[in-house]
Amino acid sequence: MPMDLSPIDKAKFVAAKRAVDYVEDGMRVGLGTGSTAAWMVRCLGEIIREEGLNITGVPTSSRTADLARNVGINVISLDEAKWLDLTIDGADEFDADLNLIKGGGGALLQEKIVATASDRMIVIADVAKEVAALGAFPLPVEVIPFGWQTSKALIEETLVNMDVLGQNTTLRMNGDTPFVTDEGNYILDLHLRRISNARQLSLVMNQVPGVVENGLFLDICDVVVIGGGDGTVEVRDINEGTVEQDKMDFTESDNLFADL
Ligand SMILES: O=C(CO)[C@H](O)[C@H](O)COP(=O)(O)O
Repeated sequence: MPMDLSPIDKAKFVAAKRAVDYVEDGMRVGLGTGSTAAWMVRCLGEIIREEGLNITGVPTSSRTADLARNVGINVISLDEAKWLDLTIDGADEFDADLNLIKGGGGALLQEKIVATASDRMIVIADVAKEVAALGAFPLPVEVIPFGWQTSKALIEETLVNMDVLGQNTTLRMNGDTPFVTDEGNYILDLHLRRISNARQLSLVMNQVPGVVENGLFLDICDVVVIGGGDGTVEVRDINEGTVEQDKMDFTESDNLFADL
């Protein structure tokens, strides 16, 4: 662990490092997408190298697949794995019930399928991701490119009918062109400010023609591992009802990730 990392990267690192403690020999593990998940993939590669574990990874994006292969993780598709023991992924927001907004990195569709196909989902996050109510982070909704403007108009009309705050919807861009997901779709970001009925919103969004999936992950996450920039780690298990706190010592770390 390089000592010159920013506090936010230290937070992501300690959350990731603690989460890979849940990985056991022989497991099939869903590999999330995003900067926090990238730390987890690196940590997993490290324990595979050091402890000789037999771990198979199912990545949730082409980015994660590339990184996983680079760090020596055996990568297979979800269809090859069929079912997973565990998925570890980041999140854009989580609330007290461990409901999430995901998709800030544009991989929500594969992330949701992989997490849902897992016995357990662990979210790794820095402390800033915890919210009292979901919705300050724009809700990503993946739509097919055909007729996306119609889907956008239908979403906006639906939000007005539902009396949802802040109905501003934007097409995610990548420079001058629309951002395209691994599945060839577009993403609409819904600027809602506060989501008061996530379950209803999720159901209604997925009924709009052209919508493939939305970034609300409800009743999917089992455990959240929250990292702090000072090395503190909190693990909350929603099923067990337990909260554990720990502190990781940065001085014990080395430069294992410097070559990546
Ligand atoms: O959902 C995601 C990607 O689709 C990410 O997990 C989410 O955006 C968090 O990313 P980061 O760890 O970089 O903050």
